[in-house]
Amino acid sequence: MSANKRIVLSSDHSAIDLRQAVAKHIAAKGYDVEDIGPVTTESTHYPLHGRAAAERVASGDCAFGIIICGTGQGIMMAANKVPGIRCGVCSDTFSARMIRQHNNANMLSMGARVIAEGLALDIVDAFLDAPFDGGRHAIRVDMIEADPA
Ligand SMILES: O=C(CO)[C@H](O)[C@H](O)COP(=O)(O)O
Repeated sequence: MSANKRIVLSSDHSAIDLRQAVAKHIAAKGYDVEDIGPVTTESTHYPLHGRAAAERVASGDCAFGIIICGTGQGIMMAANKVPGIRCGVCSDTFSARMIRQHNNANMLSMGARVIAEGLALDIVDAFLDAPFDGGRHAIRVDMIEADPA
């Protein structure tokens, strides 16, 4: 974990409860939580929330971002449009660990309509606790970052 322990959270309307559970969980682990909402279950548009969180990470103000929509897919797609963001959707702890160790992911996406809260919190732990392995993986991550598309 870097010295920056600030983590941005966002979601769409489908994931308010899970996002709040994640906020409580990571605050208890000692992270500085920046929860940028939304706060109500009124229908909203996940691209707005994925981009907003991604911009907080891309700016360097937040070390990591955790974003949640119904499937985790749409909000992940929106986040990955922001240069410098590497976000993966995870529904298992192995993948959550590997997107840190091999892909140096700086954002985690989850689906509130896909996984239950207990698993989601384990996935968050796996993501936040795993360091980037570097080495051959750094070459590949650099290739992703060098690709202008
Ligand atoms: O999973 C999502 C995007 O990938 C959204 O949460 C989902 O599409 C929202 O659907 P609805 O407006 O029917 O609640």
